[in-house]
Amino acid sequence: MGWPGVGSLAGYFFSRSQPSNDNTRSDSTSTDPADIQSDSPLSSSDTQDLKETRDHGADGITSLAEERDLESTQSTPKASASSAPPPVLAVPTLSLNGDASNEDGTVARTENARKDQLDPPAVGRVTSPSSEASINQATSHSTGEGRKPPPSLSTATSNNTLSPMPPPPVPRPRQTPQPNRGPPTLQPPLPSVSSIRIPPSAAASLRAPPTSSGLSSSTLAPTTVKKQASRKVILQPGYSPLDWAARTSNPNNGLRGNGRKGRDAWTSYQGKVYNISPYAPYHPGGKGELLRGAGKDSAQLFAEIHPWVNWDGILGECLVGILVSEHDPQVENGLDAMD
Ligand code: HEM
Repeated sequence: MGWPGVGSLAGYFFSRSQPSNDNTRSDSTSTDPADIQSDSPLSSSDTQDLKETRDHGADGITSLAEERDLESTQSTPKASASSAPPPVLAVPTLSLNGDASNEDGTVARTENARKDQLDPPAVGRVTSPSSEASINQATSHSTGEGRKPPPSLSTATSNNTLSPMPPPPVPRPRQTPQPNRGPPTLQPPLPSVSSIRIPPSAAASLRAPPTSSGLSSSTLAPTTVKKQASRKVILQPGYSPLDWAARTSNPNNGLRGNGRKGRDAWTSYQGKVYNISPYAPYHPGGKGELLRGAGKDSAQLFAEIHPWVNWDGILGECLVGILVSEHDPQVENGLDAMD
């Protein structure tokens, strides 16, 4: 393509860069590249592209132009005579009102608001809710109240009430410190001298209540119960509880004795008869204490001294028989026959 084609291409881009000028075809006659570089608002890169289009054919020029149009729409918007919207002269002033109406309506309401600002508002006037709200919004900046007469007071409070987001409350001035007033509530009150005590420990519940004198050296021991001295005896070597346990574990221990009329001492406990003679040297309370129950029932003595002791666990191997009444004639005859 020759110079006329390059000139028409330059005119096309020049017309795109100047949307207000509708007479684009008049510039298409300019074929001087110098005029294009000096008069057109195209950048140097654009002119470089124009130079490159001279070396290509018609199809190449068209494709480059389309690519440049695409780049221009993606990077920097350029105004065009065909798609440019009409210029907006008025700037919307009610952008914070939240009204989604068009710009013309906003401008109209703004003008109405200005008229209402000039004229005193009439009470009971019929207006639409949206226009009323916009008027109140518009007039609140100057007069403070929309429908009420112009107030004589300060308009700061009315502006605060009509704003969509109320400002934070005004900090109250601090009161003068009162002489008898205590410290702030977050700080615990200072304890008095009488309330300063040692914090209670975990063993506080086990202690006896303090006496009035408060001179007791040990509060763990109860003061009303007398502590009895241990009546345990020193056992002979080889007669410890473990030795007794070892002896009872032997099946042929012979702990039941040799017969009713032997030297062994028997006692009864819960309806059963036990031979207590083998256990006498092992009894922690001594032989004498154990033989206090010989020939009779030992349940009461046993329960008074050590009810926690497992009788059957210790004397199970010393069981002689079941206790029966001596007054039963059949039993008496049977026992005599055994003798
Ligand atoms: C029947 C009359 C009995 C009397 C009067 C008697 C008396 C006593 C006495 C005074 C003590 C010493 C308590 C102390 O001061 O710690 C004692 C301890 C003991 N007795 Fe007897 N006892 C009798 C029967 C028995 C029997 C039949 C057994 C076994 C079944 C037995 C097993 C024990 C044991 C294991 C202890 C040691 C308790 C301990 O370590 O806390 N006692 N006995």
